[in-house]
Amino acid sequence: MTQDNLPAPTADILVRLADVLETRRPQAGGDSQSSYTAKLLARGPDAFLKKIGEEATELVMAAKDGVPERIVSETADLWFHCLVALTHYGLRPEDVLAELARREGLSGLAEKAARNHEGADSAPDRSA
Ligand SMILES: N=c1c2ncn([C@@H]3O[C@H](COP(=O)(O)OP(=O)(O)OP(=O)(O)O)[C@@H](O)[C@H]3O)c2ncn1[C@@H]1O[C@H](COP(=O)(O)O)[C@@H](O)[C@H]1O
Repeated sequence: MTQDNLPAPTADILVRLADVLETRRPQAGGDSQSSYTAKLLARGPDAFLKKIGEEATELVMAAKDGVPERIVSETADLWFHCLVALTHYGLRPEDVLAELARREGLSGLAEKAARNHEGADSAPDRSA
């Protein structure tokens, strides 16, 4: 429960938000006059990819300052703009959640070691 005694939001919010963002696509008739998302999508990848870079930088600065409310706010901005990018490319938050689920329980260190081992197996023999 949250402070207001409401149920804590879950990943469902990502799915609902993505449904809204799909309606903002130019092909869906998104209106740049009334919707920030529609304006961003109409401007194309350079616009929303630039925003992702900016929001990531702002998150880094917030984290460096260590202010929890700003870290949460900047992370929300970053997630939102990533969802805009996913929408443009015809992808869904469910795709990302499935990838995270696929990785669940797989140690990042073990995965990296396996990756490096595969690379060593296929690398040309330079010992001669
Ligand atoms: N979650 C968000 C959300 N998070 C951030 N933003 C907007 O992202 C923008 C970028 O943030 P910045 O801090 O960089 O602000 P800025 O300097 O004014 O931005 P720029 O002019 O540089 O682009 C701001 O205008 C925020 O309002 C969002 N805009 C919309 N949503 C969600 O998307 C839904 C659809 O929004 P519209 O498409 O605008 O109707 C909304 O109902 C919300 O649920």
